[in-house]
Amino acid sequence: MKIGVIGGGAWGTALAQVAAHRGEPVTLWAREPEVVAGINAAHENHLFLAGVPLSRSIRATGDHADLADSDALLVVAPAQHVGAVLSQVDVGTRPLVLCAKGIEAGTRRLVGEVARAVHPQAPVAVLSGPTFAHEVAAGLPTAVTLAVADQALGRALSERLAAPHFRPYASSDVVGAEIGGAVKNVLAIACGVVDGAGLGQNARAALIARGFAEMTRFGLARGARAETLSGLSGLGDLVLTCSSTSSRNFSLGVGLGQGQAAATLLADRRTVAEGAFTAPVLAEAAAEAGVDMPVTAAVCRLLEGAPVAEVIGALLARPLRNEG
Ligand SMILES: NC(=O)c1ccc[n+]([C@@H]2O[C@H](COP(=O)([O-])OP(=O)(O)OC[C@H]3O[C@@H](n4cnc5c(N)ncnc54)[C@H](O)[C@@H]3O)[C@@H](O)[C@H]2O)c1
Ligand SMILES: O=P(O)(O)OC[C@H](O)CO
Repeated sequence: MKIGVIGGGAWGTALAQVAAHRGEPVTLWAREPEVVAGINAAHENHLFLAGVPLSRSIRATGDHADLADSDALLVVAPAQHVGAVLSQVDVGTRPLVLCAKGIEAGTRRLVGEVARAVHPQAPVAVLSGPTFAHEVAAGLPTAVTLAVADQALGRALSERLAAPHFRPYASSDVVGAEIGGAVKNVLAIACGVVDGAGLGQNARAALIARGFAEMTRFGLARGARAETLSGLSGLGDLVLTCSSTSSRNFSLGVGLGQGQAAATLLADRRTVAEGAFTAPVLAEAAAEAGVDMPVTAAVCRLLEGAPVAEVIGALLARPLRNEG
């Protein structure tokens, strides 16, 4: 199975490296000409994954037509751009493995819904889990959820993408895998705020647990399975991104917690902090589904510029309630 990768950011590049680990040819489409040139000439993505020597069997291109001989396509553009990027690729009936984490602003669609609308003939899989790109690219052990309705396709994709350090776990819960990845980015911003505002380890642990309750409520309302939400793509990724400044979302939260404005923190950044885009649309989707998501609502207020002390105070002052 020849793999094509759509998106030459840190994660697309790390996944191309995984797919090429036995020297198999991999085609990587990147938007930035300098990324294409750097990978082909120096076998390095200087812009998004600097310092990682890439396999010589990865060929980068800026031409979508070069993806024509790939049997499966990994989609690794940021969630807000997946629709536009996919509409430029002739996909046909080839499987799309969605690796972006987010919900589309305006339409409130999960990335899988976006992909199915653009390419209704293509089977849709989701690859998600606790995966810092630089660790995967460095060959450190990593496990992910690979969710797809068709079990035979799931097996084929898992076998093709598995590597000694990269272990996919099969699932048929595509929606569950998507929701975990999208929601954890918003909760990671909240955990970063706790860190930036110096609120302590107890508060961070409480936020992870109550955030997970929030993710579970929303996921179940949207048809996700509880076992997926408590697995790698849900709780696993939540724990990772709520614990480390390696997370762009957590780091954004740290800045907000220190009192910096979201606009300043997001201005001119080349890398993507998906939670900033997902938070408002997740709050809308939660309201639509009648699901209470107080942490998500608090993140939205902080992104809009509300003072940290006021937002934290309001979160803690809500009426007491049962845990379950
Ligand atoms: N980096 C990680 O560790 C990691 C791990 C798992 C999942 N993801 C997810 O993968 C997705 C891609 O993130 P990344 O980390 O590879 O990106 P990145 O932050 O490294 O790079 C930004 C990417 O956005 C693209 N981009 C910017 N503007 C665009 C536009 N207008 N249209 C299309 N593309 C545009 C750039 O070409 C580049 O590929 C995100 O949804 C992210 O949540 C990232
Ligand atoms: O850097 P972040 O916050 O986008 O997180 C990267 C991955 O999603 C971690 O699994």
